[in-house]
Amino acid sequence: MSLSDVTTRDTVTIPGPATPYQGDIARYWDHEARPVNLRLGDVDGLYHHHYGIGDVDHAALGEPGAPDREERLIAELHRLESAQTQVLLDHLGPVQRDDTLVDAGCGRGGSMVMAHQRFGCSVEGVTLSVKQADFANRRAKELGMEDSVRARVCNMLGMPFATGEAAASWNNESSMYVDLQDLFAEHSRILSVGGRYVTITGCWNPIYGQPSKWVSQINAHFECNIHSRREYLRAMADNRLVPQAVVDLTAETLPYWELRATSSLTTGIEEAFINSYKDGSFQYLLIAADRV
Ligand SMILES: C[S@@+](CC[C@H](N)C(=O)[O-])C[C@H]1O[C@@H](n2cnc3c(N)ncnc32)[C@H](O)[C@@H]1O
Ligand SMILES: CC(C)=CCC/C(C)=C/COP(=O)(O)OP(=O)(O)O
Ligand SMILES: [Mg+2]
Repeated sequence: MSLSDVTTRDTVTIPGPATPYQGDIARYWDHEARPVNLRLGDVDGLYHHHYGIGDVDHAALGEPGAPDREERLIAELHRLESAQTQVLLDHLGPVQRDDTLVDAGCGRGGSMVMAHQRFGCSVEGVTLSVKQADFANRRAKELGMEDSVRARVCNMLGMPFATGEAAASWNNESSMYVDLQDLFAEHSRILSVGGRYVTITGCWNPIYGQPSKWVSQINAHFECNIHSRREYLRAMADNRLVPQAVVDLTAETLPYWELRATSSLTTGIEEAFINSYKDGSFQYLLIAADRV
């Protein structure tokens, strides 16, 4: 039995998908089992559904034809994905042990585990997928973190948190599934005044004019709707979220994609990411904002 087949008793489902589209997305993630995600997660038990940043450690990859080359390459891709999470967590600001953090669109929970390991605080996640929430809760239990790390099946546009309850919240590659005005209104509601919101996301670049064919290909591949950079900044401004840092991570994510394209775990979407990052139509962005 694989971890993804395990149903824990603790997973709470708050019914149900608000729209037919959300039902599609719930089904998509309930059925997702790509080796590029599971084999990377198996390296150390942190399961991510986001991409990597940072320079490739070529020494760690060993010799090109060596028998353990693929294993090393998988470990290196995973290291870059975890490095991405650490950069997101770096931007949360000071976090106290009695704070509550919220991971909106938490996937299999890798970022939640890393946040708890780093800050010792409670981390609450929401995802549309029962399978993902079960998986995340199972991992939290295995790690003895079940009192502090919890995933629930819930729409991030109506989260089960009181007004002002969260010291910080984030979207790690999950904001392209929702309307940004609705999303930031909800983060603004759950965050305390002075709280911090962070997103890492792919967005289309207004300088290009419109979404390029590569961006459209990424949308079709994942059934998502990538927003423009301008839309992020506008929707934040409209919802009391004031950017403190806007970091273009495009150059830092390209090595991950170029390495991934040489692996046995390609999914066919590598060319679209590489070409759109290179032609300037698409950007990998971190935005950290204060709730004012
Ligand atoms: C690409 S995965 C990112 C997972 C996670 N943030 C990570 O970094 O590993 C996108 C996630 O967004 C979630 N999602 C999409 N729309 C959502 C919604 N309306 N409410 C809650 N979760 C949603 C999906 O269920 C999935 O877990
Ligand atoms: C930056 C953008 C536009 C992201 C879209 C959201 C998404 C699907 C992220 C990665 O998930 P994954 O880890 O399941 O994807 P893959 O299987 O390609 O690794
Ligand atoms: Mg992945």
